[in-house]
Amino acid sequence: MNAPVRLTDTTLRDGSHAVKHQFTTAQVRDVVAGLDAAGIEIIEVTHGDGLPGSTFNYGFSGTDELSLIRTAAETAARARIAVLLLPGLGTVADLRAAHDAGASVVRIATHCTEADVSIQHFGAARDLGMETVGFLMLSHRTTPENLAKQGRIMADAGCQCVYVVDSAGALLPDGIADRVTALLTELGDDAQVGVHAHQNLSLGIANSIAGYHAGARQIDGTLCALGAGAGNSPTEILVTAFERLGVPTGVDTDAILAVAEDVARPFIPRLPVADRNSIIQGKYGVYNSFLFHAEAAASRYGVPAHEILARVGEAGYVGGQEDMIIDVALTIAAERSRAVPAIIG
Ligand SMILES: CC[C@H](O)CC(=O)C(=O)O
Ligand SMILES: [Mn+2]
Repeated sequence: MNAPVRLTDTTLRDGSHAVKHQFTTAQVRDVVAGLDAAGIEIIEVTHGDGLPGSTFNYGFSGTDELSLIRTAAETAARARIAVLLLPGLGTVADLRAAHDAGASVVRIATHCTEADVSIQHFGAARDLGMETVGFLMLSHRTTPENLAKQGRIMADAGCQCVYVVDSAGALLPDGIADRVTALLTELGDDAQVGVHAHQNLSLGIANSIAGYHAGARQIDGTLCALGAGAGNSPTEILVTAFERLGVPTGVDTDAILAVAEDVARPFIPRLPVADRNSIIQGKYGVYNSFLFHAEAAASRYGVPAHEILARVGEAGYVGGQEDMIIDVALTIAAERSRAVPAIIG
């Protein structure tokens, strides 16, 4: 008998990026009801950038996220509701408000080398009796050994599962497996290890399976891949692939296929796709939630989004540095305007 894997569906959080944070209460109710009935245990519901992401910088939510969290918690009969929190944007007060609204799992996300900023949030979450997950974002940016040291900081602070988060869809299966192995070697029985994969190089499922074989026991997905950049590992394919592997997920395959096809797909305005922009994100390791910011800057300043994204990747900007996308776009526009006379002359 293979070890079971627990799937967390983050359609209503990572997918928020792909709908520009415009989820409605009715959509949340329908998606949660479907996921819950299919057997998904953990459903994440938050603004795409975490609590309280609804801001000028990250994009305003169509519906207040605490209302969405409350709706999700009231709808789910068995599933538990998770929220995402990035320390610095979200505070302990935001965590308490989400807990009051019905969230019982928190996923605390930091850049892969900055786990120490999460310490007080893990402590507060455990004091509230919440289950805790640590998200080491842009995990490709550091070595497996360093990632493991960051995981140790999170586990010592009260984190119960440390995730390899491939925020740019930049990792190949060996890169995922090496990071999962390093984390498990460091953490032993102190915490589980999870994988959150993106589709920029069309490797979300392969990377998730590689992570499972290396020992990851929590894996993320979204319905129809709805998520930032090229989207996430599709939950319905994770369920089907793990069924083929003989790995128990506790999720009914026919039911999850129906939720993806009949509930999620009709309201998705633009299905995530591995197009030039998002493949460039995978190639240069660019944070996936930068995609729409780069596309907006591209049309505003008349420069190609893929060039902006490549420069952003070379510069190594991380989440929270969205303003630098504008800076890069302006730099490219200035270079181009200086280049024109030289070409004509
Ligand atoms: C802004 C948080 C980010 O979207 C978290 C995540 O899903 C990732 O880094 O992939
Ligand atoms: Mn993501």
